[in-house]
Amino acid sequence: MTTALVTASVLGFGSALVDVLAHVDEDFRASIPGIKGGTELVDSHTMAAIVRRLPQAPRQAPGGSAANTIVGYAKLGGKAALLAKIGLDDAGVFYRQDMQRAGVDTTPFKATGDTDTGRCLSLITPDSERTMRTYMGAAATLRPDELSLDDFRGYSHFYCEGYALFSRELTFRALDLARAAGMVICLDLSAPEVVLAAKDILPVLLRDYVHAVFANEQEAAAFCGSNDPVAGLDALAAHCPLAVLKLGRQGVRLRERGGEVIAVPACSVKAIDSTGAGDLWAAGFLYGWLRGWPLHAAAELGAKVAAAVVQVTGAVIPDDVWTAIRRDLPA
Ligand SMILES: OC[C@H]1O[C@H](O)[C@H](O)[C@@H]1O
Repeated sequence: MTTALVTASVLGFGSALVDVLAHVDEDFRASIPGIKGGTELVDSHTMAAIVRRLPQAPRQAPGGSAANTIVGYAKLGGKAALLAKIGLDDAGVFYRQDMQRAGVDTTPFKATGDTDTGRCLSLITPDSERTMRTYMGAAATLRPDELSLDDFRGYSHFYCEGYALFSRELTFRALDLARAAGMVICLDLSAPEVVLAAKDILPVLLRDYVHAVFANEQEAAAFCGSNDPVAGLDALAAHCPLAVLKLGRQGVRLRERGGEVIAVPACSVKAIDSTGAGDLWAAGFLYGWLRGWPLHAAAELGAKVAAAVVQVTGAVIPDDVWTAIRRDLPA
């Protein structure tokens, strides 16, 4: 796969969010309106009001779903860039610098002085589940006319987070540019709320643009209307060449068009926070898949990277752990 070696590079597209992470008990989580494990958009005042009530000061870390994947891909040694919008504030500076330190090309970044950088409050309960409340900030101000073909050139793959679908015009502009640049398009469905909100366009979008789709059990159920994971995987695989169903502790199921279902288990570790688990799984998977590894081998690397991130608070894997993961990669 010489060409795969040459072209294995990823441009991520999603919201630039600084994660605000706090471990809370079930009673605190239950006092926040909305379902456990869900992702809901809030304004900055609502977020600040929740943060004021936290039992201890929260930790901050760079986040954003596609961004987490892109950082992981770069940390593994891959060529990666991020197309995202930050504010011209301290959080935006922190975010850009952190991406650059991780080896991510931030040239495609957009910025605004009108709004602050977005934040995501992740409330982590003792079962390691995270419940997220997101203030989009500058990320919500990205306009279709800010994107140009130059942002997309030089990368072989486009990795889009599903949250982008809340802004349809922007997402289609990005997908059209990615296609015009000859990129292979991957889409992570991000949240069941995204799937329900985009249900009318998702089948066509998957069929016409997407090569690989990533979903968890709830997202697949929202897509196909059944809680049977096999039905969910089949429904997704009917629309694009590769479908990946992420089942958390039950591992993943993958299906290529016309192929059998491949099951790859998760690594058994003590999880303390699932924030970013799916994103980092995708990072490991993309690293192997783009280098022509068999699907099961790429998924095993995904499982290893996901296992590393669930053992820490937030989506940032410590450098010594990355070093150990990289040491085991085939030359
Ligand atoms: O998938 C986890 C990510 O989703 C949200 O976008 C948070 O920023 C978090 O880092």
